[in-house]
Amino acid sequence: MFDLDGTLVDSVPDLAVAVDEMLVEMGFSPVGEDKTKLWIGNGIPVLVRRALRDAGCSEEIVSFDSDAFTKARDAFDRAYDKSCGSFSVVYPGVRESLSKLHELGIKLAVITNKSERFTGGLLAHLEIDQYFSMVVCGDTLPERKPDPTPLIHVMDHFDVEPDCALMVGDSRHDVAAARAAGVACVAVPYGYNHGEPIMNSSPDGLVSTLAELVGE
Ligand SMILES: O=C(O)COP(=O)(O)O
Ligand SMILES: [Mg+2]
Repeated sequence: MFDLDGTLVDSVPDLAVAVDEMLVEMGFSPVGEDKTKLWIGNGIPVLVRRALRDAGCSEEIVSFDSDAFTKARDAFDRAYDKSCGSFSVVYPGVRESLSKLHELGIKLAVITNKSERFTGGLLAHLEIDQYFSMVVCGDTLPERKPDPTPLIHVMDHFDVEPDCALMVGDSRHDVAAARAAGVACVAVPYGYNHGEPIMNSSPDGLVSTLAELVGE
């Protein structure tokens, strides 16, 4: 079970473009990639909320059902519809490892907190969609990572026990979801973990690239 943003795909350039367009449309200054990177990991609504909070918006405004939040979310979605895939690239080792695991007949799934609206198109655009038998997004189920439900959903679907499954991710939410699902988690150090080293979350293993995961 692979996380997407920060594990398979370096998606921050396109997310930052959309965050900045949203901020400008809402009358705020753009913030760029470095700040956006710190806010990725809990799905798009939370990303938009963190950007608005950083711009000085009150808790009333950043509430998910406020009119201002709805407007900001709509601005983000329109901007990300255009930017998603423009500058995003797969990390080194991703294609080789997915292809090798696929050839070995191992069932592969994506478990991301990114919304469904953007995920399928991005996987197809980067030509890695063919490797995955299942994709669970941040809005596919009522719960998302760090809740274990998406992992349990995938394991139930494939009739796989937790000790025969593996989660591969870049953030503490991947480690927490895996732990709660009783699944081992291997982490990559190059992604977006809110600016913290992923080793702080004590994953079960660490690989510098996904090539290392398949022994390359
Ligand atoms: O959309 C996000 O915030 C993060 O997505 P991820 O779960 O693929 O890292
Ligand atoms: Mg991630």
